Formats: sequence, C-alpha cells, structure tokens
Amino acid sequence: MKVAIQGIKGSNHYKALTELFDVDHVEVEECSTFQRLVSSVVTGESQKAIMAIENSIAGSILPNYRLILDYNLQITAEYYLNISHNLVALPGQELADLVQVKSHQMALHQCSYFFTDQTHIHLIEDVDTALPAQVIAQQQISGVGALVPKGTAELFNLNVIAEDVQNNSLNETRFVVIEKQANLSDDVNKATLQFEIAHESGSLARVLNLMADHHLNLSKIQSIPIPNNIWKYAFIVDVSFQNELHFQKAFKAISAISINPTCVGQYKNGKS
Ligand SMILES: O=C(O)C(=O)C[C@]1(C(=O)O)C=C[C@@H](O)C=C1
Repeated sequence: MKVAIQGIKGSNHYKALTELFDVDHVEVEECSTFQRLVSSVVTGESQKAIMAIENSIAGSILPNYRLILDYNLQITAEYYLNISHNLVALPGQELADLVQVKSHQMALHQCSYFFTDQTHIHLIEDVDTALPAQVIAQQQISGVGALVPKGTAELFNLNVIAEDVQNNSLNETRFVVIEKQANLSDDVNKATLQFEIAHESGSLARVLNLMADHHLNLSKIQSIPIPNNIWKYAFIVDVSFQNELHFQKAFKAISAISINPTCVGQYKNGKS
C-alpha cells in the first residue's frame, strides 16, 4: 500500500504516518504540496493520504477542507499529534547569528510569539518543517535556522538552539486520512458532514436542533466560502455519536432541510 504525506521524513506528517501505519509495510509518497497529495489519491497513485486539517493554536487549514470537498474524497480516520517545534541550525550557530528561519507556514504561525522580539530574523515559508533543515545540513548554510519536530535535528546532524518555541505547550495538530472510498466499517463513532442552507433566519438553528434531537454531539462547526457563490458559505460539522443508526437518521433529516448535503466521512473518534 502507498500512503501520501505532505513533506519529507522528519516532518510532522511523517511522524503521524509512523504512528498510524507500520512504516515497514507501506510505501511513502512525499508530496511537496497538499494539492499534489490529493492528486496522488485521485489518480490512484496512492491509496491513502495523511493530511493536516487543523491545529489547536493556528486553527483550521481551510484550503485543505476545500481540496477534500472539490475532489469528493472521504475522511476515513483521524489522528491527533502533539506538536513541538525546536529551532535548529548548524552546530556552532546561535540565535543572534540567524538572519532567516524557514519552516512550514502553519509551524511559523504556531511560533509567532517567540519571534516577535527577534527582529533580526526574517521568517520564510517553506514546503514543510523538515526540508529546510535537510537543505541547511546538506549545503552547510550558516545564518539560517529551521523549526522542526523533536528528533529531526538528530536526523540531519543539526543543533537545537531553542526547544519548544511554540506559543503554547498544549499544541496539537489533527490529521485526517483521506481516501477515494468511504470507511464502511461499523466501528465508527464520528462523522464529518457538509451542507449549505437557505439564507434565511433560523435555517442553521433548525439543522443544529436536528442534531440535538438525534443525540449527535457537535464537536466542530466550520464555515467555508462557496466558490462561484460570492459571500455565501457552506458549513462543515464534526459530530460524534454512540449509535450509527442515530447518525444515519440525523443525516437523512438534515438532508431534507439543507442544500447539497454530503457525508465527508465516517471514522473512529481520535480522542476517545
Ligand atoms: O511541515 C510539517 O512538519 C508538516 O507536517 C506540516 C504541518 C501542517 O501542515 O500543519 C503539520 C503539523 C504542524 O502543525 C505544522 C506543519
């Protein structure tokens, strides 16, 4: 089986992969963008992909929701990974020597406080957290640091200048596994739904009331712009349930009063 991840070995996606799959028995496709990761599943090159969807400090990755919806993919599993960021550079380099720090956009967001006073450092977005570290090591680049997960400095023989520089020590990223086919197992207790509603008073409240009536526990509601329908939004909700039948009935009822209802996936709650 081939599994696509965003980034290379040493990135958080790679960490998530090692915790979700037996790496000795899967082939890994390292993708430089989320678009490529999705294309890999759509074309059948990879059977599954692991994709970051939200972070507890930086919030939702809306473009990734858009990709899942646009390509009609299914969320078949979720995984919450504890994220810590270490600032690394070539051995001998100190904080004052750095003029640039490169990392993934979401990682830079998660460490914004640390860099507020470091006005000599220019923050630069890169493909993932691990690639700039690999490049610094291979090309022996001075003056440039990278923000990497724990363990990645050792992978590239780099030196840790500062540990755990994220804004909050409680920092988790939620990853989802995406596939072309739905997870048909009975062993599910969470689902992601997407729907649109009429632009009229009370229409969202009616959908939310149906969820309560069917004993669904709403853990997230996210609005997302509808392309080509300017300033109109679709809603993406995560619900958990004890009885799959409750969920099926609720989905039927929600479908009757919403527009373009879609089940984006059923899976096991990663928090229980
Ligand atoms: O660059 C990495 O290490 C990634 O796996 C990407 C990513 C992300 O897409 O949010 C994953 C987890 C962290 O939140 C920061 C970056």
